[in-house]
Amino acid sequence: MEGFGIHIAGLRKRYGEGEAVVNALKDVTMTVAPGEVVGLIGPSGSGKSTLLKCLGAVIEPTAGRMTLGDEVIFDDGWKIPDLRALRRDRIGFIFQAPYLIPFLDVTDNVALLPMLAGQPNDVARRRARALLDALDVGHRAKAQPSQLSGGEQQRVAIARALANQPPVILADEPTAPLDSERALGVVRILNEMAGQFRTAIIVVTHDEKIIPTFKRIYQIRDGKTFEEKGQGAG
Ligand SMILES: Nc1ncnc2c1ncn2[C@@H]1O[C@H](COP(=O)(O)OP(=O)(O)OP(=O)(O)O)[C@@H](O)[C@H]1O
Repeated sequence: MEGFGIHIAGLRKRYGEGEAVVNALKDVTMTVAPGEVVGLIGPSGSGKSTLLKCLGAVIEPTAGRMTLGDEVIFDDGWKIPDLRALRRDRIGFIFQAPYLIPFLDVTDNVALLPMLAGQPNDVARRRARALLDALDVGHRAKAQPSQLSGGEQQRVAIARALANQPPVILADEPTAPLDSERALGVVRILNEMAGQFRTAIIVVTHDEKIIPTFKRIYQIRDGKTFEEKGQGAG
């Protein structure tokens, strides 16, 4: 499966034991190409968060296989030793709320992870400014997060997710608090960024405003994935 951004095959996740057992993921198979944005939808309790947590190396799957790029990261057990480095360097997370650090300015919110990963501060800040420019919030680079609108804060959160140029971004309900125009703006940015940085992006969403924008959608029902063609052009 070389060349794919993300490939998941036969993934299973069981929580608990005995009578308390929950088979949250029963058979998940999914592929996202570099540069592609796919939607992941499904009813409450169907396993969406569990899948993102497995892929984000936050919890350990019970069985199956996950590949990032041409590297197998999980095959009935983790295949890479440093999961913290995997999360920090290779996976960007975007959440429903921006979760910016209130006492750092916008630039340092974006530059922090690369700095922690060892990038010189001036290089990390220069790159952060370039990303903020690309996301149309460069003019707010020196502001504190509390001085930004909700849509601006979410764009800063997207810049932060892209700062280490991860091959994978996992977005959990990134547009839920936004109005229609801003929600569609976030999706447009994710598509542009995916194309520009060859990032594979999975967007978990219930948001009816953005579901029609996806070209490909995975439905998850009762722990199993079903691929659907979306209505979207981009
Ligand atoms: N830590 C846990 N221990 C036991 N069961 C869990 C745990 N986390 C989730 N589950 C169960 O696993 C199943 C899938 O949950 P998950 O949170 O992945 O669903 P979801 O699709 O993200 O739901 P929602 O849309 O409501 O957030 C549910 O039945 C849930 O109760």
